[in-house]
Amino acid sequence: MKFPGQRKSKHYFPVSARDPLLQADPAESLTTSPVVGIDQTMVDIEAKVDDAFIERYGLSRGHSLVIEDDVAEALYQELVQKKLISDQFAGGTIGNTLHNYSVLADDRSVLLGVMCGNITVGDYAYRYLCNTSSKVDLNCLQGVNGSIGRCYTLIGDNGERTFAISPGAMNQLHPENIPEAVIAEASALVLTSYLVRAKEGEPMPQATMKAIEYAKKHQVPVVLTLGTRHVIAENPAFWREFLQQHISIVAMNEDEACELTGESDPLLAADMALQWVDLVLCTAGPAGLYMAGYSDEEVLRRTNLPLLPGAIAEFNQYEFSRAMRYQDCNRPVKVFSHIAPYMGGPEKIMNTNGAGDGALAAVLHDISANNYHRQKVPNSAKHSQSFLTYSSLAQVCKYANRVSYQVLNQHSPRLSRGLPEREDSLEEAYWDR
Ligand SMILES: Nc1ncnc2c1ncn2[C@@H]1O[C@H](COP(=O)(O)OP(=O)(O)OP(=O)(O)O)[C@@H](O)[C@H]1O
Ligand SMILES: O=c1[nH]cnc2c1ncn2[C@@H]1O[C@H](CO)[C@@H](O)[C@H]1O
Repeated sequence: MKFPGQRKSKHYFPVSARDPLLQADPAESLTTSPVVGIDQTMVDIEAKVDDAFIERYGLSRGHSLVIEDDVAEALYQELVQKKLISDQFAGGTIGNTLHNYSVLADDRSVLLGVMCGNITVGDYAYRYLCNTSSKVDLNCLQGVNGSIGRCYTLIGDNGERTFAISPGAMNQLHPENIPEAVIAEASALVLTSYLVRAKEGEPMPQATMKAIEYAKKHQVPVVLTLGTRHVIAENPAFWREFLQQHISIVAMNEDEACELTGESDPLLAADMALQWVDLVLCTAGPAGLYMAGYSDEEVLRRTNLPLLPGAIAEFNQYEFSRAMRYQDCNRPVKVFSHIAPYMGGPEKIMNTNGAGDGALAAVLHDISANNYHRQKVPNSAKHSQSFLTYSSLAQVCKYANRVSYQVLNQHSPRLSRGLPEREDSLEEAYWDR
């Protein structure tokens, strides 16, 4: 486990200390709780198209729509004929998140989903596997007779992306292939709202509910990322109820947040979501990102950064506090933090695909680092209370934002490597330029 955030300066465990009591035994470190996720396994086939193309295939801008096989075939043929395909990557919102988590943490995650039983060198399933970090454990995937999904990632002139999903057998994950023992030892179970989008009779939604049942049984926090705003807009009341019943951490962008809560201000939307969940990550494109959570009154820490104005006055006053689950607080107090894009954002953004997935991977890294530290040094003052995150909300924001920047700066939604090693202190990199 590589620790998140500032790696050399200040308190980060256990980078500088040579205390043998703090040194992890390499064999023992295998026991780190993995992050487990379920996804519709798919490859992204990226192409630049105009509005007419989107209309011709009955798609809607910014949406992720599932298309029939004949439409998918015609669309693919047009892309090939006109030589519009620019890239092909392993994709899937949870696949991306787990890959990025494993790259950042240099640690194991477990992907649940389907994989073709018969793979040929060069086919989509082969590419998917080749483009997934070796730290993502694929041993629990369920073999299927069909193909994995294809996600036509259509980039418009303004960089906005529209997804057309040709599902193949991606929704054929059966509840009996959800391994309880793997979920029981997880530091988090990560899901997407796309998982409930399946045809009548497809088992993916039941498999998802099975995984949630196991996570709840073993007190594993369930994390939900909201997909696109259209998925939420179809039934916001269902999603509010779903959060309330099953979810501890929600990740969304400001559009999804608005569909969920009716609030266009991401801070107010995040505040509202706290009535259903313990922790909120709300990304807001060029406006950066917000986090909202709870901490116990007894362990609140005041920020020493400027207090920020907003719909909730001085909302960041306790942003140096570490997040806790609501149920673990004696006297829960809401804490909020915001950060503007790292370095103002990259000079040129080809597309923002995966920037939110990257931010979530950073949050998961911080949470699993906390679990790891708790296992290794249970009597540390860091665990005087049941904290959810290793770092303060302010620090988690900083880290998430930094990872989004890295994704925006490259072409693929999956990180090709971790954050630069020479960036000894995130703080220096942040403010000294
Ligand atoms: N135009 C931009 N300028 C600067 N930073 C940006 C821009 N767009 C995104 N970012 C950075 O990336 C983060 C996540 O972006 P965004 O809110 O677009 O994610 P998203 O819509 O969830 O993406 P995806 O669903 O593709 O993963 C933001 O919090 C911000 O740090
Ligand atoms: O229906 C879906 N299920 C799972 N992942 C999806 C779906 N539609 C789009 N993406 C994935 O979202 C990522 C960016 O966040 C893309 O890489 C794409 O593969």
